[in-house]
Amino acid sequence: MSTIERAEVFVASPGRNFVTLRITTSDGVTGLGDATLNGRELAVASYLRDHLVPLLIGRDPARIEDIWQYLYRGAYWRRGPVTMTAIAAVDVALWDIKGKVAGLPVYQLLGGRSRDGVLVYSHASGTDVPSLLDDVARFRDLGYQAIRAQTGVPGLGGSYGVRKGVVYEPANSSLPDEQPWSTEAYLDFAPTYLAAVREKFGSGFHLLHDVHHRLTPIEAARFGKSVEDLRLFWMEDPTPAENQEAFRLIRQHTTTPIATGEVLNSIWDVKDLITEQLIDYVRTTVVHAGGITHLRRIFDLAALYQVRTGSHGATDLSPISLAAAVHVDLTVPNFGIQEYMPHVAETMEVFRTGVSLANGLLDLDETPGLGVEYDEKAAERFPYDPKYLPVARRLDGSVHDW
Ligand SMILES: O=C(O)C(=O)C[C@H](O)[C@H](O)CO
Repeated sequence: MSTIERAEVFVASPGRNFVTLRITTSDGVTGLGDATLNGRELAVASYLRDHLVPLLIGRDPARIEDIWQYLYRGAYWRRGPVTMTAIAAVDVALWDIKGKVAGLPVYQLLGGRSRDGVLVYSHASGTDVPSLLDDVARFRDLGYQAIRAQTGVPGLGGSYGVRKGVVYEPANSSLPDEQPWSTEAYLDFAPTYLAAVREKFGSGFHLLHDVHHRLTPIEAARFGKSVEDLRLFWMEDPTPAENQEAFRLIRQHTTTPIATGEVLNSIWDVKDLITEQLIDYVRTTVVHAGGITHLRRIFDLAALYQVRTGSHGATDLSPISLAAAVHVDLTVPNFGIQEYMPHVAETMEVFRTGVSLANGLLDLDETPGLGVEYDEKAAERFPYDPKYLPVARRLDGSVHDW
């Protein structure tokens, strides 16, 4: 029987920080998993190195479900982003190994294709409305069929979700950047710039918007109502995701579809949102919600309630996670959309993948496993660079949700 012989954790910063797990079997087969938790990378690296790796050595890598249950239930302390990201890295690496051993891409092991390609949305942003419109035009020209639009709010000196230069990376400083926030200014302004996008580009593409957990339930209800005519694909994270009751109130007031879940980590965290039909899209990801094994369980539950998938896919998910997401997205019956931002050149010097983009759809080649390679030597040129996500403060100085 083949066994797990080695499990190594790499922390590197090729363009941004990534934590990568590589499992090697006694037959010399390797599998890769992403363990990146933006701004808290070393907590997951330690969880893996100090607590999970010793449990893996000598186990049968083919027993993915059993290893998942062993790591989850065996910890006693369940759920949470650190635990679920660490378990996800192990799970994804084991699926990679299973695919390589079978000589098949992972999506074939998951039941094969349900679709020809994976619809993605990209991020258009600007410091003001004209620059946002230019960015939307750029993505339309590139063939994207779905675009998320964000712009700086006047008087606030920028806002979440807005790129600085060509790269979107909110974890940008060695201590958290403190950014001002005014709900009143946002609620006055956001519907007008979304309307400007529809006015200029029409309704022949999907328009998305991220509220980034900034509103109270009644404010979110008002926002959703005020943009109903614009037929958004979704408003994302209108309120902090952990207060599930909030979504019931929003729902009572607006037909604007709701997406949430990028910060949630388990089926238990999204159960009520799904079974009570409080959301339309669930944004849990392969990396922060326990890997392919657990994400599929969440998506199957969602399918029963006509909730579709819309996984998080910002660049703090490494190319391993992006590839794993595409394997899942190609197969699940209730796929909705996949978030996608291209990684920078330095990142792609370290990770090589068979993921391709054409006409706003992602696809994979036929490489067995996940189809991702990690260049350890190249990674050594990019040492870990501690960075924090920002913190938001209301204009009176008090802390707000970022
Ligand atoms: O992609 C999104 O919708 C985000 O909100 C991006 C997050 O801010 C980012 O992934 C945090 O690490």
